Amino acid sequence: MSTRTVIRGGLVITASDEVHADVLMEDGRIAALAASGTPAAEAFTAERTVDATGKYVIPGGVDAHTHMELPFGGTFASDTFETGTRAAAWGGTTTIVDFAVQSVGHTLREGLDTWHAKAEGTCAIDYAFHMIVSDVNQETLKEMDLLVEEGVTSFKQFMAYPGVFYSDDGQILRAMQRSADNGGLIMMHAENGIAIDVLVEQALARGETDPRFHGEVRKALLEAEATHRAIRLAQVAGAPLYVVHVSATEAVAELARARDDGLPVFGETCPQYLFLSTDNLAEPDFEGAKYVCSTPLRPKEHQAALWRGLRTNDLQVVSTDHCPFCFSGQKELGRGDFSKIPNGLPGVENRMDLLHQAVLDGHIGRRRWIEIACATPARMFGLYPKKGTIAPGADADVVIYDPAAEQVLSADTHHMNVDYSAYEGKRVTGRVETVFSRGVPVVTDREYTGHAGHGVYTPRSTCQYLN
Ligand SMILES: NC(=O)NCCC(=O)O
Ligand SMILES: [Zn+2]
Ligand SMILES: [Zn+2]
Repeated sequence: MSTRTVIRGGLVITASDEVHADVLMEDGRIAALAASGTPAAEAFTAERTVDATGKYVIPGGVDAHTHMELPFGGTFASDTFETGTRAAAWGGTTTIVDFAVQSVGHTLREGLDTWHAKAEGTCAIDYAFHMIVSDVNQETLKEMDLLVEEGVTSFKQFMAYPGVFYSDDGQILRAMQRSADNGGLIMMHAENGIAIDVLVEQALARGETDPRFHGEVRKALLEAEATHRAIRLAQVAGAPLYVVHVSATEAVAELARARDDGLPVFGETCPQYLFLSTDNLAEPDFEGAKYVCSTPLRPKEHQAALWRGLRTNDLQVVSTDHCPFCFSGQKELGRGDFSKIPNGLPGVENRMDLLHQAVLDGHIGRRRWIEIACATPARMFGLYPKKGTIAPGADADVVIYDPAAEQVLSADTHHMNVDYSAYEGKRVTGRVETVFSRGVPVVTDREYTGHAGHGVYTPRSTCQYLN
């Protein structure tokens, strides 16, 4: 039996349009849109009608960078797929692309199977996987082709973290050459990890152990240098490149220059780089550990370049890099040695709201909000138009958003499984009211109505942003 819901009277915002329209959803898909009040809209019939007068009706967010249960620094990111995807739903995100990890000495397949086992049957919203390639060898390169065929079409490599995820330039070049052939997209963690490790050792030898030194040793110049090198390696390989978690003015400049030259290079930044800074890393009593992530938070002056990059399309995507570690018992592993603080920040629940606040603050327009948070991540990672837009045939992943509601972000009220908020006390205007995932209400009038296992694995096509 078919189930139909109509959302009436809201302002439908996509990356390309803003229109007062009624949205008909049927059997998990968008069936039709029609301008509100017109005979076409009046003709929509449904078992359930939702009034969205005065509200925005937007596509569910696509967060293309999360790390549920990531093993890091001797512990695991504190959100499971169950808790993390529930929090994502609360925040208006209806699809995540998480990173499966290949451990050194193991195959990509083993890593991917492990991540499927963690996620299957537990997710509140739909999910897909990128693959972290930590061990480039002949076997891995062949496996990359197979993964692209089965819908894992992007591969993260690290120029940072020697001895853990790190790849050298030769390994990076080989993986890029392979992706140039098989259509995969290389995602780069661009920081010169070898040089950073020298600076870490020297800082610790000087007794500089506080969290703020994490920001000082991971220099903007070493992000820019690695970004430049990754761009040139991709150019040599004839491959496109997506640089993750861009935080430094100098790195944006490298991307802008390459794009001006016509190279297919893309950049992502994250809310933490847009809203937080080294001032947070410098908070006393080890509180700065809450803000340790890599690339690191930068001095406030870098934020202008990131906002500008988002406006000029030198940066295309805002993802969260959601990788939470509790302050108590996890971040504390690095008391007395900042290099032992597990890297990562919580944020999967906050992204849509923070970016709406950016609209109100005049950094971006409303359609650009939807473009960088929904449509482009879906296109970049082969999920469009199933995800990332509201159009006939698309999955009915729809958020009813109240642009006037006020809220204060806090660990007391968030749903992420972590004992602090990186945005504690921050006032934002705008709040998710109701969330549909494939037509099923998973949040209804600020009540959680979803369940673990509703979310399904979603294989992806290759990057759709190139053409
Ligand atoms: N970003 C971060 O600090 N942690 C997660 C791992 C990564 O994305 O590099
Ligand atoms: Zn990274
Ligand atoms: Zn990450």
